[in-house]
Amino acid sequence: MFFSSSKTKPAHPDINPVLAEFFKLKPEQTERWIAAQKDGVLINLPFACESQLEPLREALLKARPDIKLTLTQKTAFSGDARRGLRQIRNLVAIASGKGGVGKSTTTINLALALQQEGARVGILDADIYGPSIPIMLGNPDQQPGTEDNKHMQPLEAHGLVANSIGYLVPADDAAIWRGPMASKALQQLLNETLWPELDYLLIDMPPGTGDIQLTLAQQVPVSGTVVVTTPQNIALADAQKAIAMFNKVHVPVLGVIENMSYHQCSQCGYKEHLFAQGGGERISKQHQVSLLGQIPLDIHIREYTDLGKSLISEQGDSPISRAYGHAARALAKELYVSTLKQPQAIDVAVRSEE
Ligand SMILES: Nc1ncnc2c1ncn2[C@@H]1O[C@H](COP(=O)(O)OP(=O)(O)OP(=O)(O)O)[C@@H](O)[C@H]1O
Repeated sequence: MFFSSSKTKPAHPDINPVLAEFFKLKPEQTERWIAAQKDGVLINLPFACESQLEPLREALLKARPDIKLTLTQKTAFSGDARRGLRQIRNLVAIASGKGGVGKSTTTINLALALQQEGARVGILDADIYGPSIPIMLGNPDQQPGTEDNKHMQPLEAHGLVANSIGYLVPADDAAIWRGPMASKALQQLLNETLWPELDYLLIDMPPGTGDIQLTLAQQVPVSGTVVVTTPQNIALADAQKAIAMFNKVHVPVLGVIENMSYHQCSQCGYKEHLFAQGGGERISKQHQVSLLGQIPLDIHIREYTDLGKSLISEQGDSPISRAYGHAARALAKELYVSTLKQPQAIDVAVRSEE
């Protein structure tokens, strides 16, 4: 019947509510992930969360022990499908209002954590005036190769690909560039790097909310941004400015990461809130965005990044790696939810085998 007064029957009534509840999403946000197969059900998870496949399988089998389940994870494409760079499924800016709050450290560790969740990840170091990604990846003396003198091969480290102005020009040269030159350099890094197929490209933005940041936010077709802050009032005030700037240029703010949230004594376990407490939560509530994660101030984080090593692959089970893993999954989920609002861009539906 064409016009019917009865409500549409929910799809997969015994599977979808479990799936939605597991990811704390609405059933209408998850039902497209499910497809009937000849002898069971196929579910594709459209964002990086590979560590959740087994716990999810257990939850689903509790509800339907009789069913044959196939679970896969393939990251959805977000953003404006008309933009270039189609090989990059999601472009995410990592920003901060204030310098020195740990934006680059957070970028690297989020990238590594997303990779642990099954994603192919790249980093574009857009912090033209203080590029620290090369040191943090342990390859500051390398340079991207080129075959045609126009395009660059990104460098590889710890399974990530990256490009940075730090690989290309001496730090003192870039430090005196004016705004337009800095913006142009970023455009070139983005468009002239031969990025492979990536699920996520994280862009480490320069700190602040001046003209350069505004221009970058407008010129680079990012699908969303994450604002890094410490819980300290002066950092929070600047983080608010960053959120306001992204709102102004209609770049979705996916959430806030509170870095240096607390320090836990390695001897007695006492937790101290060196930079105050609860600030990240406060601005998240105020701006109605998620608090994606709270990362402690910890000597290992500093040591590993100073040495260009990957804490997350070497100490995958540590509380710090778990905190980054939690933040990375929260970011991937928020990005997915945010891009559901742009129906032209997203392609997540799995096909039934019929
Ligand atoms: N959670 C943390 N625990 C311990 N040290 C940290 C943590 N986060 C960052 N750091 C250290 O703080 C310093 C600044 O970090 P980082 O360079 O990531 O900041 P930033 O916000 O990117 O700075 P910039 O203003 O240059 O962009 C670095 O020495 C880094 O190792």
